[in-house]
Amino acid sequence: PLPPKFGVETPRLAELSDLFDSGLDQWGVDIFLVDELACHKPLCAVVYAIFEKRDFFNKFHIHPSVLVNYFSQVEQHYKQENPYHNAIHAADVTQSTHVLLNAPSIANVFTELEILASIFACAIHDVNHPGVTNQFLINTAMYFVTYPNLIPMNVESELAIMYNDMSVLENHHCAVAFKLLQEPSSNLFASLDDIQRRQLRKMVIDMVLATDMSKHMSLLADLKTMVETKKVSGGCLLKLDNYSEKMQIMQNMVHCADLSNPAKPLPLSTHWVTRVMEEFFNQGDREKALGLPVSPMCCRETANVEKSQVSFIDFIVHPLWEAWTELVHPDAEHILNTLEQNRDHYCELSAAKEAESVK
Ligand SMILES: COc1ccc(-c2ccn(C[C@@H](O)CN3CCOCC3)n2)cc1OC1CCCC1
Ligand SMILES: [Zn+2]
Repeated sequence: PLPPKFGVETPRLAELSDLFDSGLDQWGVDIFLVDELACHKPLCAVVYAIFEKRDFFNKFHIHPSVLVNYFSQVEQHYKQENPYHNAIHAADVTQSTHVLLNAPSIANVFTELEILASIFACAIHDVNHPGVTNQFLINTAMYFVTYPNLIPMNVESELAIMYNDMSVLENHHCAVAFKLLQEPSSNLFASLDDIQRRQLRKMVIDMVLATDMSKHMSLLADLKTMVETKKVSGGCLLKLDNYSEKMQIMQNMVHCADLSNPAKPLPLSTHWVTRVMEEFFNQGDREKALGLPVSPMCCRETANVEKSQVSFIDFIVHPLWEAWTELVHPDAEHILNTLEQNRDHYCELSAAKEAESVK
């Protein structure tokens, strides 16, 4: 028996279907509307729709009910109490990568298995995120050593102990996702052969671990080198023969999607800013309560939201999207333009706020 369409029981199925028909392949689809129409199961709905659009059910002999069983589990393991790192963010990054993969200049670069691995990696890339940063987990891990009499205030600080402070969150997301795959009713990759399953697992781990922001600078450096060599080799990308070069592209693609909020239509971008700041401020509140130094941009009283966004865009997001836009030239021009327009908007807001405060 087939599960409900898109794997979600919703009275607004027709509207969801129409939104996917017009928006699934579009940069800037309203993912918050998807969340509403899909009765707050946006990840299940988006993954189901992408699998259908890319004919993955047939290509990889996956029964829709197995997909729904697995991604319902994954969705439940995203903490919906997180203002930012929740299933909507996972659905957003997954749909964004689906669009990036459609760029004409990288058509035929990736195999179907590489595309499956990329979509899967995005869907699970932040699963069970605790709503705090790696730094917070590392700082609190030693807390119990310092104050052993404190009851374990949260299971999260066990994570840094578990992963020895190395890409703590990203290791956790991968482990949880693959653990959930062991459930017999969720055996998504049962019909792949052993080689394919091993290749997919390695690719997913490589992509998810690359979403650790501390890897950003080295990832971007690799991307720039690739763009330089691509220029030299007459603009074709097809010389991606070895795994490492192909994986660099896939890692940067997922990283771009993960940092795509400022490059989306302004109403979506500002909605994400509100959510991420709320999550950072919650962390700042906890750091204050614990007597820990408050992380950058996490202090509710002193943070300058607009200014932080301008810096985030200027130092992290724009350099990354500039390199990606060059790699897939001219397919991502409109995305870079939106990013630059949004940056100017935050800049004007920041200046207006500045002018207000000195009156
Ligand atoms: C829409 O804007 C953002 C969307 C997503 C993120 C984002 C997601 C994951 N991260 C990584 C942090 O969890 C870890 N960082 C290490 C540096 O210190 C701050 C914490 N960041 C940040 C965003 O803006 C920031 C908040 C104000 C300006 C920058
Ligand atoms: Zn993310």
